[in-house]
Amino acid sequence: MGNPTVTRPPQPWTAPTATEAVTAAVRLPGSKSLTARALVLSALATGPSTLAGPLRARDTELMAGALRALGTHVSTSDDARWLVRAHRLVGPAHVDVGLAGTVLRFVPPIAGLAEGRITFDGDPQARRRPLGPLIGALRSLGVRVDAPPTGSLPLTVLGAGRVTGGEVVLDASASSQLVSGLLLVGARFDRGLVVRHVGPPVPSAPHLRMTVQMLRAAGVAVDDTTPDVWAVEPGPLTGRGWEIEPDLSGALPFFAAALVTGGEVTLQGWPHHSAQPIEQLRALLQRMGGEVTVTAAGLTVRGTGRVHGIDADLSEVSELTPVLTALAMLADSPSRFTGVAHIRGHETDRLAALAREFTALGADLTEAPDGLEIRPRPLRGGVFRTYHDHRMAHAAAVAGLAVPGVEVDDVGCTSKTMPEFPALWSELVTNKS
Ligand SMILES: O=C(O)C1=C[C@@H](OP(=O)(O)O)[C@@H](O)[C@H](O)C1
Ligand SMILES: C=C(OP(=O)(O)O)C(=O)O
Repeated sequence: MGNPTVTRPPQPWTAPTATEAVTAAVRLPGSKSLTARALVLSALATGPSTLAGPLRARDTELMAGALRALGTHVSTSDDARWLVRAHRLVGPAHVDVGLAGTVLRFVPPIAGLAEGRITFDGDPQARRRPLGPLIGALRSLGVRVDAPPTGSLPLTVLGAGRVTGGEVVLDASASSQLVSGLLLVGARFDRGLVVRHVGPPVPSAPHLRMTVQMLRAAGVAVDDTTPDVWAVEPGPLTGRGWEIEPDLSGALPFFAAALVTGGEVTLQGWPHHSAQPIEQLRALLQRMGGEVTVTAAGLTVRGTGRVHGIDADLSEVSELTPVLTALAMLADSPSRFTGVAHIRGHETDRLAALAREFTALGADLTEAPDGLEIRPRPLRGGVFRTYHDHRMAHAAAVAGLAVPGVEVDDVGCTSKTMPEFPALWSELVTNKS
């Protein structure tokens, strides 16, 4: 079993404070979720595929590396266009998942289709991310998986080169990725796949819709008409050209800057129809005092400088919680966020981490089992620990717009999904973009 990834040295960073309204048109990297899915679907397809505008970041490089390790030809030398040529899936191989939930949940089902022994491990924190229901599902499909009794990394899949398929029942309340990972490969199983979720609600519904939409775009028949049941017909996947949209979750801190400073931020290259949860984001930002418009120039968020507190169930958009918490901290009334118990199993226990680090900056917030309650009051500067979580760094950056002296212990963790974050953020705040 390989050792967990060696950690890089921490990169301390003082979040810049805004002295005037932030007004900018930004071009941001591609979506992590779209890039990960496009890579996986391309590796499972019959013909070659291309990804236009892919995200180059740690999570997607790890996904490309994982698929390469299994025999897929993935060329990432051109930033604008990646090429994928599927190949027979083979082991032995080792997959480093880093801290990427997508690699952790999407690649083990693919390993079941490979011939040979495939080992998986990642960062120390990845060993704490929920995986047990996926291991159970794969075993019930006849895939041989060796894993600790905790149902987590490190993992070995002894791939037989084919999976019969059929129906699996699992509790995916800990992560929608447990379902997405199975659905993405299901068409390559001899009899296809039916996934049935039993348990508390599956979070992040828009990510499940994204999975279904992209499967259909690859020529796969998926029936998702029954709640909590997804049926994938067996059949070939078509190689194709994937257009990767800018990452909406990664854009949130930039939009938040418009709200906090009373400015205007346009995300360039926003598509007319998106697979990402734009309507949920629009509603949240509007309720918090912003105005969201989509024009030919892109997706624009305008703020007044006043942020309003809200009561919101964030289960559909849970990865937005850290930055929304920072916004709520700077609001003119209290906020309550619910429906996100599962983010305790994200890169870190986000509810505990947000409560601890914002309290250290003088905030008044309470951690609930499934969310946070935030009562705004003036904050002070201080050290803000990220726990290797990119979205903790984004949250600190947003708070730092209004609070001088927010010292992020390691902004390098933003390389998970946006290595250029510190540079783009400094440009934004100094109005040089
Ligand atoms: O499938 C995906 O690309 C994702 C699904 C969501 O996971 P959870 O359902 O675990 O929240 C989301 O939070 C994550 O950032 C990306
Ligand atoms: C939860 C997240 O990531 P992952 O894909 O690693 O689950 C996230 O990006 O907020």
